[in-house]
Amino acid sequence: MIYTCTITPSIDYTTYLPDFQTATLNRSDEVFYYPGGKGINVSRVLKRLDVDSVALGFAGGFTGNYIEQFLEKEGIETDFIQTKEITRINVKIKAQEETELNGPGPVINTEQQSVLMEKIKTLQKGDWFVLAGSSPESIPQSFFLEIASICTNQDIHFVLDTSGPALKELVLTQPFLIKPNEHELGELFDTIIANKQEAYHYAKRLVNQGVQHVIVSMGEEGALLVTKDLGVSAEAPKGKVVNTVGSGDSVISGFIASYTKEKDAQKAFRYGVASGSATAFRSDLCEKSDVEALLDQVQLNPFHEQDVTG
Ligand SMILES: Nc1ncnc2c1ncn2[C@@H]1O[C@H](COP(=O)(O)OP(=O)(O)O)[C@@H](O)[C@H]1O
Ligand SMILES: O=P(O)(O)OC[C@H]1O[C@](O)(COP(=O)(O)O)[C@@H](O)[C@@H]1O
Repeated sequence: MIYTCTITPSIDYTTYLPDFQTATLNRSDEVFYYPGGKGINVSRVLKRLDVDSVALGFAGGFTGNYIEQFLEKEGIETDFIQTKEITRINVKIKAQEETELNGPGPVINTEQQSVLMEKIKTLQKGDWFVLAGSSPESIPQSFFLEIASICTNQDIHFVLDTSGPALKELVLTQPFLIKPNEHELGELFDTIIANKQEAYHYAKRLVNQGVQHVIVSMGEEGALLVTKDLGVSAEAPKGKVVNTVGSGDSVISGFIASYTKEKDAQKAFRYGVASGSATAFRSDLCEKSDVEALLDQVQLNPFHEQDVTG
């Protein structure tokens, strides 16, 4: 089974208007209330790609209930631990540019942490555990390191899409897949990544530290896949961008959906990039038919060490 874990879910209050100005009243044309948070998006896209998963994490209040009910209606199994705090609402403004305002995560006490840990201890060999999204300061680093060690000892595919200090230590635990965007990859090495050559260089360093598959997503420029044996660059398909929120999460879903069937990292990477772009071209997350329609447009090219300048 595939388990996604969103420590800090959200409702993504997504609003469209032609022109957004600060320090004045704006009125929007249309609003949507999508359940969000990175693991939740991964589960939602997996479902659209005909793959079942269980969404774990923490949720509370009327927003938490909304998210649970929304996912259940979509046929996604949820197993959230209740928080006293209301799950955050993240604001996504789609105007001449995309502006985002993400709220802070909840305080998760040690009892709630233990409940999650007990659930993780029931995972079986061959399962997938996708830890995605930001984590609040109330959870110590040792908690995530324990999760990583459970995954290693039980042969569970550990997928990481988190940011900040948690990621820095977790990349040393030999995860199966990590998917930073170029900014998150730069943060890991206290640098700024300007192009694919530099992204390749730092992704390779992660592989040398033991990460099994690194996908660096780079928005409209596409993405890079780096493993011990592979360096592949993907060009993103061209299309009309509607809402890029969830594109990165969709790359992970596409990769997992394909990899679990074909065990081929390069094919899975192509499917992941097509899924990311298919989501960018929609208001909500992509559908399977969108992904398959884009698949042939994802050009893959080998990317070698000699291309590295940085
Ligand atoms: N403007 C765009 N045009 C086409 N594809 C896009 C665009 N923005 C994102 N994508 C697709 O979504 C993937 C993930 O996007 P990215 O912005 O890098 O992730 P994140 O949401 O994690 O920051 C990219 O690799 C690409 O395939
Ligand atoms: O946990 P964070 O880092 O605040 O991110 C949460 C936000 O990221 C999202 O999961 C989207 O992520 P991506 O655009 O990176 O795929 C939103 O649904 C959510 O509002």
